[in-house]
Amino acid sequence: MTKENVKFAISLSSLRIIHFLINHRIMAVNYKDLGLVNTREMFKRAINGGYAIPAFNFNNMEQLQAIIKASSDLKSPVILQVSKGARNYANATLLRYMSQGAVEYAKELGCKHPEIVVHLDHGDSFETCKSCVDMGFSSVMIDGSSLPYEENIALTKKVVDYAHQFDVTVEGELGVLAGVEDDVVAAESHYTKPEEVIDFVSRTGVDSLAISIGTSHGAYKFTPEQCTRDPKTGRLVPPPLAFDVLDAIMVQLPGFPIVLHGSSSVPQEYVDMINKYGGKLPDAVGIPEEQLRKAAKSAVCKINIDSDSRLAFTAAVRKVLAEKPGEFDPRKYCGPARDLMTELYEHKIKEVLGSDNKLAQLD
Ligand SMILES: O=C(CO)COP(=O)(O)O
Ligand SMILES: O=C[C@H](O)COP(=O)(O)O
Ligand SMILES: [Zn+2]
Ligand SMILES: [Zn+2]
Repeated sequence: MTKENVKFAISLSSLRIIHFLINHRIMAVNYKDLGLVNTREMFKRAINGGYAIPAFNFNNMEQLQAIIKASSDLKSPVILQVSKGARNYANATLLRYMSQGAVEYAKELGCKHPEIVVHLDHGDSFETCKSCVDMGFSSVMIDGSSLPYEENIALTKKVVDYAHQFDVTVEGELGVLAGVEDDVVAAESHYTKPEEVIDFVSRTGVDSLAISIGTSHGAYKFTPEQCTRDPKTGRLVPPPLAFDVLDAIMVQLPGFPIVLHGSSSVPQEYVDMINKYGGKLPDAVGIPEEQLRKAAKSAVCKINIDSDSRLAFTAAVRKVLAEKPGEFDPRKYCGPARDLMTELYEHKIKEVLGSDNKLAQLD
């Protein structure tokens, strides 16, 4: 065995040991020690106050900086959302330390009592959820929505039973969103059945419920055939969300926290910018913001936004690279991307979700 091989074997076994220690909770971290909070109190306040908490996905430093800057400056509680893809892209350990750093950064920005949740988005197995709980996440989603009903209940309950031991809150999902969801391609959405929600919530013990009422993931939420066209602008106008289904769910579960996934509005200005500077996003369409405003006033207390941030980032990067083809310092195009995302997050918080100035302690 060469010296290099020995070194490699040692580092591999120390990684295995660390994973063993985390898995057996010998080295596990609790979110409270990282300065994070779970969703319980903030959801209660959001429902009573008629606003929604932003759940922004992040995969990199610039997105995280922009989210923390916008939420701290506007004194908004915020949910930092990490998908399985984000964990694979950015490394789970790095993400954990970045999230911990986010609390310190918010304080540096002058927000004395930040309320930051680190949440697993679309957890697909008990093991992924457990790993996040053990690594200091304060909230996890277990997405069993593509499973048969009873299997969804069994898996969700297993995650709840584990997470609640550490006061980590859990989001479950009933109903299937249209479009590409995780690895599942649903040709059409299956709205949440209001007659199932009481049974699901009481048997699983979830803290919040993601529902399907016509939203979907990505920048193409509706086909042109599903939309009408605005005669003045020629732009696509999507069909309204199924607020009747939301109302029926709220009758079954009064005051229970409801979550909307797939809630990017796909701002036309970003799509136009991307297309102008060499991109190709024909007929991209999202959820109109007035529908999100309406939802935020109801029991919908968490609204998930990822694609809009991706669009803002891409639009800003394309603009810089198109206008300055000689630029090769990533700070010169990631910086403007960060600024545009900060603007986007501020707009969502203040003008759409209404979560500004809603920290429990505003001093
Ligand atoms: O639901 C989401 C993350 O879980 C994000 O939805 P968008 O693709 O509409 O941003
Ligand atoms: O719901 C999906 C989120 O937008 C996360 O997307 P991702 O799985 O590509 O990270
Ligand atoms: Zn789902
Ligand atoms: Zn989602």
